[in-house]
Amino acid sequence: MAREVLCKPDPSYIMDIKTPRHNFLSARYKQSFAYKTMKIRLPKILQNTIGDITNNCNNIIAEFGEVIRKDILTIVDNILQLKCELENDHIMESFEGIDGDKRLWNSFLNDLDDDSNTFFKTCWLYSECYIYRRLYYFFENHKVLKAYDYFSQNKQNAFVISVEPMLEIIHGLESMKSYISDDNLQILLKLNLWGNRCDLSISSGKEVKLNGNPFELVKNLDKRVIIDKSSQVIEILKSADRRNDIVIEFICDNAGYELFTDFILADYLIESKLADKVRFNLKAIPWFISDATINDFRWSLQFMKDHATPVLREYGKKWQKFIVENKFEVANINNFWTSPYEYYRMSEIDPDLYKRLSISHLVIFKGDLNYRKLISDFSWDFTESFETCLRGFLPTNICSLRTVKADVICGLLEGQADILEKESKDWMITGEYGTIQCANKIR
Ligand SMILES: O=P(O)(O)OC[C@H]1O[C@](O)(CO)[C@@H](O)[C@@H]1O
Repeated sequence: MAREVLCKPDPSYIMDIKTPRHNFLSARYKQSFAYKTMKIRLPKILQNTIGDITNNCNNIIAEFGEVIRKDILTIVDNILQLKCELENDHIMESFEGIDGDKRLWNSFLNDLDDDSNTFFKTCWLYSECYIYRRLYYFFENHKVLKAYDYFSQNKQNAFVISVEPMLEIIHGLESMKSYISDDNLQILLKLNLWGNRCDLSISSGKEVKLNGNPFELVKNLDKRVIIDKSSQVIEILKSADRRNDIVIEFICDNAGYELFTDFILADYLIESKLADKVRFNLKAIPWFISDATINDFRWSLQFMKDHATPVLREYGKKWQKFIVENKFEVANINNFWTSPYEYYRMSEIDPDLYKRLSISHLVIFKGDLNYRKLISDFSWDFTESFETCLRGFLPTNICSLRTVKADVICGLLEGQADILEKESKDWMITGEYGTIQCANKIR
């Protein structure tokens, strides 16, 4: 039986102000996007997840058997309970057990002091990540449902509805390959950047469809790339030491159209011999609704390979062959990507991962959440340099391609934020502006 949810009014530590400069983003600031996320967006996402599971209940039972009906009800009840904890700003409970990443999470949670251990008091990054980790907690110990991805329907749908722009991209790519040029590379970097617009957590799971020709879109949106270091990224790509294998790591974000644009950029890097191998880093668990897991990666290639359109089939086959030939590689699953830690702490928390990244030539961080983890959920001065905000995180050359969906940014020019503010009051949260930033590792 689902529990009744009773919401209390906001507690006294919630202040009706914007996030002050040089502070962590947090839902304790009522005029912040963090507050809106914790107060409205996340409860809605949890409610929608319950809806999806309930609607899909008969299919789940058909797949796993009648015996799990009561387990599904328990899970729904648990999600409602989590929603209630969030709405009443409880302490973020630790996880029972030490298997998998629970020890890592528990040690993180235990380190939070009394002033930062609830959903609203803590740094937004931590509480938002925690919600998705807790959600998976309800499934992970179940013998069959642990393999059930409650967001997969949304993700697969996102891929299916994007076939048309995908075909336009393949068509464009074909003509590009006959001449490899910086201009083409720049277009594909931007195509990849705008792919990040299609994320389902910003829309609370509602379908996000790309309209129009993707290459036209890149042209039309060029003035919306408010930080454009693409030339620097191209220089980095061309500067690789060709005596060794050139490995480029993608820290992927969303499945669907965005993942397809990752494949496209990766394909171009391989074909133009700017990389010998592209390694894809995916999420270990269902994450921020549309983030790609290994299953999504495999499903996408298979979907393409089985598609009725010959050119899509051909590319599906080609990229599966790239995997066999070691040109594309799926990185071993790593829980660090679904931990709450900012990346400046990677060398301490997961030194092996840090070491692995450091021997690649370039790491491309996709999307908004990766950006938040790169520079922390912190209200930097807008003009602070990207390098400073990385707080020492620089295992190798790094690049971030991100549409701006959270009120955290650095690297703008003096006065630029004021102009943007005049252009659109919500410029930091709509995903309508993009940034391409990078940092060079001087070896
Ligand atoms: O898929 P992306 O680009 O990481 O975006 C997800 C992010 O967008 C938001 O929906 C807004 O910041 C966050 O909740 C989340 O960090």
